Amino acid sequence: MRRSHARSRVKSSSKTDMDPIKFQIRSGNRASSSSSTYTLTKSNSKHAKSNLMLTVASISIVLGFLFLFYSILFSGGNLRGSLRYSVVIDGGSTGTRIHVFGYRIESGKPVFEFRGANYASLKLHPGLSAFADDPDGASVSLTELVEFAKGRVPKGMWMETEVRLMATAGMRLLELPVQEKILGVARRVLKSSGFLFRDEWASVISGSDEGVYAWVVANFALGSLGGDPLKTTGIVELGGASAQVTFVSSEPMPPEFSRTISFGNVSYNLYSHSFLHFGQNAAHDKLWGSLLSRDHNPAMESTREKIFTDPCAPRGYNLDANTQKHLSGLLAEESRISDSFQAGGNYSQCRSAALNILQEGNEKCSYQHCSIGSTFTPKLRGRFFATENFFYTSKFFGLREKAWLSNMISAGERFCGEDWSKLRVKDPSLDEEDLLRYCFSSAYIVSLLHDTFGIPLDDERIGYANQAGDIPLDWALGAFILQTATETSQHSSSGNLHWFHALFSHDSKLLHYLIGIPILMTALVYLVTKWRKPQLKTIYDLEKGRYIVTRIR
Ligand SMILES: Nc1nc2c(ncn2[C@@H]2O[C@H](COP(=O)(O)OP(=O)(O)OP(=O)(O)O)[C@@H](O)[C@H]2O)c(=O)[nH]1
Ligand SMILES: [Ca+2]
Repeated sequence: MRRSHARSRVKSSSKTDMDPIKFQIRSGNRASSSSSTYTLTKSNSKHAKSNLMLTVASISIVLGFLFLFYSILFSGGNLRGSLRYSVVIDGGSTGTRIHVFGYRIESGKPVFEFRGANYASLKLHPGLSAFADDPDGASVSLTELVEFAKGRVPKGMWMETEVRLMATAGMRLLELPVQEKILGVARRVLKSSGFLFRDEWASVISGSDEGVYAWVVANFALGSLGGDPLKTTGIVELGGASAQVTFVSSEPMPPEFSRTISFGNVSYNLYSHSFLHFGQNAAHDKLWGSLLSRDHNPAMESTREKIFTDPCAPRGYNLDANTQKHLSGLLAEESRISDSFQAGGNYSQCRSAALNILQEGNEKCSYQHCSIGSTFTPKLRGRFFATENFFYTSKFFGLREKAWLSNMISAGERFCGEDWSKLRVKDPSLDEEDLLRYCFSSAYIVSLLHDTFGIPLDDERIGYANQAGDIPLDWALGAFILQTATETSQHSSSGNLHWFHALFSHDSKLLHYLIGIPILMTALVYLVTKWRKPQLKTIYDLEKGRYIVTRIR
C-alpha cells in the first residue's frame, strides 16, 4: 500500500489569522491511512529531536545545580564569601581613632586584608578622657567618626556590621563614675548609628587586653600567629599614658600577669601587662613633678636660690614659661611657682632621672624580680617589636629598624646637649612641646629597655616599627582579628551544619540563588517546551468531508 506522501496546504479559515503550515500528518490508525493522510514525519522527527534536546538540557541544568549544591555541602563551602564589615573605635589618651575592616569567610575561616577597600581609619583629637568635665562633648567627635565609617560600609550592611568602642589608658586614669558618663554618651551615639551595637561593646579595656591585641596583630602580620609559640614575636609598646609588654614566656608567672589565648588549634601562654602612668607623656609629667622633690631626684640639682635644673631640657629652652603649664596640676602651693627652672641639657643625668621614675616603689617588690616599680616581668625572651613612641623617637633620630640601643644613646646625647635655638632651626615645623620631648624620650627608652628590662646595648632583637609589611601594628586590628576568628569558630563549631552557618547565616542570598535558580530554570524549560509543543487543532475539511488535525502557531 502506497502511503500517500501528498503534501497539502491546509486552507486557513481566514487568510490573515493563520499562516498555513506545509506538513503531513499521519493519522493515528495506520490501517485506515488514506490518500489524504498527513504525516508529521519531518516535523515530528524534528519535533521529537527538539523535545529530546530540551529534556536533556533541563536534566543537565538541574544536575548542574545539584552538583554545585553538593560541592557546597561537602567541600566546606569553598565559595568566596561576600565581603563583610566590622568597626572598632580606639579611645586613646591623645585621640580617638575609628577602624573600618572588610573581610570574607572562606572555608569557614575569616580572611583579612588590611589594605584598599578592606581597611580605613580616621583619628580625631582630643581623646575621650579630655571630656571628663563635659562628657556630652564627646558625642561630636564620635558622631563624626561614625559618619566616616558609614561612608565605607554599604548601607545595606550597616545592620549586620558590629561596632565596638574600646578605651585605653586615658580613660583608665579617670574616676569610674566619670568613665561611665563618657561611655554612656558613646553608647547613645553608637546605638543610633545604624550599625549593630550592644551596650557592653563600649568599654574601657584592660591594659593586659591592649597588650594581647597588639601581640595578635604583630604575629598575624608576621605569619607566626597559629604557629610555634617559641617562634612568635613579643610587643613592647610606649603609648602616651601607658606602656605595654606582651610576649610568650615559659617562665612560671603569677596569674595576674598570665594570659592564655588560642588561635587555630595552638594556644599561647603570654605574659601581658600594661604599666599605667608609664606611657611617655605620663612619665614626662612625672619628671616635671620630681623637679620639685629634689631629695627624691638627686639628678635634679637645685641651688640655694631654689633654681631647679631639668637635665632633660636642652640648654636655652625657656622652662619657666612651660614648666608652670606642666606643673599646674602638680604644684601644691603658690610659692613654688615663683621658683625658677633652668634647662640643664644633660643626657646621662636625664637617663638617671628617668630610671629613678621607673624604679619608684621597687623596694616593695614581692615577686622573684621586678621591672618597673614593684611589678613582675619575666626576662624578655626572643624578638620584639617596639611600637608607638619607641618608633616615633627612633624615626625622628633617623635610626634603622633594628638599631642598637647604643645608637639611641649617641643620638640622645647629641640632641640633649645641643642648644635649643639650633634645634628649633633644624626642625622649625615641629611643635615646641613635641620637639622638647625627644630629649626625655631618648633617655626614657634606654632606661626602660636596657636599665630596666635588661636588653643589651648592642642587641638586634628589638625592631622599632609601627607597621609590619603594610599592616599597621595597632592593637585595634588585633582586637578585630581575635573577635572575628572567635565568632567564626563559634559558628563553625555549632554542629555539622557549620558550613551552613558560615555560608548562609550572613549570605542568605546565596541560599536564595541555590534554591531559586533551579526552580526558575525548570519553569523556563517548561515554558519553552510548552511554547514549542505543537498546539494541534481539529478542523472539518469541507472538500474531504471529514475532520482533520492541524497545528496552529
Ligand atoms: N612623635 C610623634 N608621636 C606620636 C605621633 N602619633 C602619635 N604619637 C604619640 O604616640 C603615643 C601613642 O600614640 P597613640 O596610641 O595613637 O596615642 P593614644 O592611643 O592616644 O595614647 P595611649 O592611650 O597612651 O595609647 C602618644 O604619646 C602620641 O602622642 C607622631 O606622629 N609623632
Ligand atoms: Ca594607643
